[in-house]
Amino acid sequence: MTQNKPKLLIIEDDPGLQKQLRWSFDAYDVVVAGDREAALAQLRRHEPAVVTMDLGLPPDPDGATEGLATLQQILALAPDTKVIVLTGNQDRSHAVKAIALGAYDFHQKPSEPEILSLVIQRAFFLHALQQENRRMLQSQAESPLAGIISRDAGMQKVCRNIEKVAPTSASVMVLGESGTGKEVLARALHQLSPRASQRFMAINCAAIPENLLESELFGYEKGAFTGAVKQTKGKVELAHGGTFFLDEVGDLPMALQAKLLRFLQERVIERVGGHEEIPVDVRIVCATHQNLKQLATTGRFREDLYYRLSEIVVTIPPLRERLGDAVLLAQHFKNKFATQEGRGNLHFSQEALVQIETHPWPGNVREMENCIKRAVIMADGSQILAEDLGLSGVPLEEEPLNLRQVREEAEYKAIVKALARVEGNIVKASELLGISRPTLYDLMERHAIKGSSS
Ligand SMILES: Nc1ncnc2c1ncn2[C@@H]1O[C@H](COP(=O)(O)OP(=O)(O)OP(=O)(O)O)[C@@H](O)[C@H]1O
Repeated sequence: MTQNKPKLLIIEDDPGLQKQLRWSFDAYDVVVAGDREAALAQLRRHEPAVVTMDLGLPPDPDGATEGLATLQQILALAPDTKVIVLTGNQDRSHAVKAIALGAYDFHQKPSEPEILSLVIQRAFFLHALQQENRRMLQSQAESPLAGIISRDAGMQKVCRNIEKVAPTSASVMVLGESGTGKEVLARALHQLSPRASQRFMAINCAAIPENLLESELFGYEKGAFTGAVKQTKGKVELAHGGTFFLDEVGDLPMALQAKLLRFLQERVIERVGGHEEIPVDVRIVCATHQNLKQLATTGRFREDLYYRLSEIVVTIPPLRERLGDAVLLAQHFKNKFATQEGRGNLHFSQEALVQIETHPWPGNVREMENCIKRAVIMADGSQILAEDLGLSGVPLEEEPLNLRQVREEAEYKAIVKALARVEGNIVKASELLGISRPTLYDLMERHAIKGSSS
């Protein structure tokens, strides 16, 4: 039975070694090739996730020209393939060249099967992780929570809660720092609700002057005030049948809080300057970055309104607390803006990725979106460098941490930095960190650090 085993391609021209390697790695569905042509044929046919390759291939068994050319063709055909290069003791420079060309790792001959086996195992693991990432990015585009890119467990939970409350008529309060995606989430909620075919209307209470807010919300009759030349519906009325989103609801002036409360209790509005009560059916979703409960206790926000608005409360975590989201979102925005700007082949340098991972993103996803847009425009050639991000000099936010957290964070950062410094070369990174390769692989797995640049 080989169908369910992962495919491993071994490129080795020595039939004896071929046999030995095949025998050592019977946990995999091994296919073999002795030269470039056969290797490329096997690659096309079997699409292996991992390849081990002797660099000394015919017609250049003592050099690396043929091996390096084969490596380039493999990566051109299947860029995600993890190629582990096998080299002789004296051929370190060839190995370095291979890594620079995109090989995943190298292993010195004569090979030590236990170590090589571990390297292969990790390569399969990383490949699977990358594929999963890609699948997730693709499925996001089709998902009803379409605008929301995240792999963080906290955010996934938020999305599940939104899916649960969407079909109901409960009022939803979305909490979160500025730029975390509160409006995106409100729109997703609307899309998932039975009201999806009707309008989603939004108003930002902090952005509209107090004297205009009432007529924006509830509309006005002709002649209600100077300039009211014709009867105009407000956003609440326009949202009839749909969803009304009140952003920065904490900034709603007291007088309007009373009017909003009345609307929520009686479900009728009165336009400014009008006397008619107009029934309106809307679902209310609101958002704030403020602590409304606290504002309520100090009398700056009506407590009764607070309870009306917050039948369900959903809290979006800030970007710095989401595991793995910074890089995922950066890749998403990079792809989006690179396509828009006609710069198809852009990728981040390792140092840029480190900065993205470690920056505290006080402006959350909005800051990230702007930063990547700028970087796509500023980047020369096919790489986005750390300096293109314009983030340097921003201090990491100080947070109270316990000792374990401090250690974990320091460990994570040290590994990411070491990998960046040696361009993802596992051997050099482990030397730099003073740990063995297996330990480094274990730590990378634990911290979900990917082993190659993207
Ligand atoms: N998870 C996400 N995936 C993709 N894009 C996102 C995500 N979250 C936010 N965005 C994008 O980030 C930007 C800011 O999001 P949004 O306006 O929803 O934030 P907000 O919390 O409502 O901000 P504010 O409090 O300042 O109004 C938008 O352009 C949005 O499309």
